[in-house]
Amino acid sequence: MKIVSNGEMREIESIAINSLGIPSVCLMENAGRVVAEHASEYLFSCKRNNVVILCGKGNNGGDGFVAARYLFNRGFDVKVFVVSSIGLISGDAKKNLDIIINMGIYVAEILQKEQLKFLEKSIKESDLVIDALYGTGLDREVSGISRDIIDIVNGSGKYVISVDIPSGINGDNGHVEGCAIKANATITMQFLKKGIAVYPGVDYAGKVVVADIGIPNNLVDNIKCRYNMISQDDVALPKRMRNTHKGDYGKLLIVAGSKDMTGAAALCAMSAIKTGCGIVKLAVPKAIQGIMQSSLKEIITYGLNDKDGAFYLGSVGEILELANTVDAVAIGPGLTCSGDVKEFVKEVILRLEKPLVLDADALNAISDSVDMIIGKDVILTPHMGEMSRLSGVSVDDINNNIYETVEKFISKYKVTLVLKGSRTVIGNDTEGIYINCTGNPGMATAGSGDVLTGMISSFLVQRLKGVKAAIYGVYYHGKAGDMASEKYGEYGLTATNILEYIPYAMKM
Ligand SMILES: NC(=O)C1=CN([C@@H]2O[C@H](COP(=O)(O)OP(=O)(O)OC[C@H]3O[C@@H](n4cnc5c(N)ncnc54)[C@H](O)[C@@H]3O)[C@@H](O)[C@H]2O)[C@@H](O)CC1
Ligand SMILES: [K+]
Repeated sequence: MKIVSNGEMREIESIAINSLGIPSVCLMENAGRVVAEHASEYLFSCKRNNVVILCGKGNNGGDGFVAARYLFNRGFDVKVFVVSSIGLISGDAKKNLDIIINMGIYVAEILQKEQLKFLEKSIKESDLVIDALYGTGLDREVSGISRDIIDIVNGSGKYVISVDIPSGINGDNGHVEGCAIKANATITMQFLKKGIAVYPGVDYAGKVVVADIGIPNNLVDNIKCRYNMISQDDVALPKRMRNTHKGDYGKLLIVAGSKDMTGAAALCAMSAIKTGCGIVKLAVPKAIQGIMQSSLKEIITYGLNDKDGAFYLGSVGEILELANTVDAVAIGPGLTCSGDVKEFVKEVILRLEKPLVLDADALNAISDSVDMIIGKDVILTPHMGEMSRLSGVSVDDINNNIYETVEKFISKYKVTLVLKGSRTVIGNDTEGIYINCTGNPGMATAGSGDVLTGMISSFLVQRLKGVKAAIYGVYYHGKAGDMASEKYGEYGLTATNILEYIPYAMKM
């Protein structure tokens, strides 16, 4: 599903209006009506009646005026507060404002602090607040009286529906511009907006409904839109042919583990095999091969020369030889950062010509020399801390500028990046950016990343490349986690539980 920026939405709207001839006032009508439908549904469900609609001076406010008309016609008690001088409202919004004034619907301007008391009282007596202050036209920090109003709404405990995007959230990047409405639900028009696909915007939007307002969806093809939300259609699994054998489903080499971290290697290898690849070869330090072999029935294990239970430069030759027998190599889970591991990882990456997946300690190993991955066929799977080390950007800044951080990184290093988080962002320079919304907080647990690496690597050897392998892996990892959480709950969920549910997630 495509995700659009403010500018892209304006472009699409302009094509709809100017090239197709859809009157802009019709789009506003559809937007306002769909908001009223959701509002009515909520009010009917709790047998309530009183609605406060907060409208700004732009078209977002215009949608609010239309919603007011429909709700009034359905018998609800509607109060509209315009946070602007009414004389400043123009165009379609003005037409709709005039209509509701003519109909006798309550409309009041809120321009001064003294008027806030009455607004606060009205919100207190209301059952629902509709937020139509700012939409995609927000172009600066929220200040003055709007700030007070947003504070009143957020402190009221009332059910809030935001029109298009919670007012105060930047539609392009999800930033809170000074302050923002905390909505229970957001009815967003025609396409999901970038600002509510990632945090912090996600937190403010509540439940998001993408509403059809009559713009043909294929207009998005006319613009160079690179952002997508992963949907089930993006990760369709091909049916397996009857006459096949394990060699048809790829061979993977996983380089993982050290004497204190055998579990990471085991989880990664088992995830890869459960995700469908034909053969998984697991290279571990010799010191731990015995334990690994006894517990991993479906995996071929190799014990390589080691130093103190970890890989070292002396293990590189064997890895390169093993790599000749596979389609791709995953390096990282449980390697540790001790001894010569860093040098070992760098040497392997430099000399390997296979598609690579780098995770965990392999990412830490290259964080002082990221340039070495330029030109390589690599998927990197950092969490926020690892991304911070790779990019030199603080975790806070990454969280506040997810898109920018990802775009800068992939444009500089020309790799596929999987930036893990509650909304994992995946992308590379040529195939665009994908955001995942499967998964749950229970998956923030040790070993969850090792499972993901196994899954992505497994798809990589099953003839999916770069971004495709990554989105399949991330989506089904989240789905398996969601199914596991239904059984175990979020608190007790472990990486082993995610592993257990991989087959069921993929079967669905
Ligand atoms: N894109 C579409 O196809 C459609 C859009 N519609 C609505 O139109 C909205 C966009 O309308 P507009 O472009 O008029 O923009 P908005 O209604 O979001 O707001 C623009 C107005 O707010 C002012 N403003 C911006 N930031 C401010 C701030 N921080 N403090 C005070 N004032 C501020 C601007 O100067 C401008 O006057 C969408 O979000 C959506 O709700 C719908 O009417 C239907 C169709
Ligand atoms: K809004």
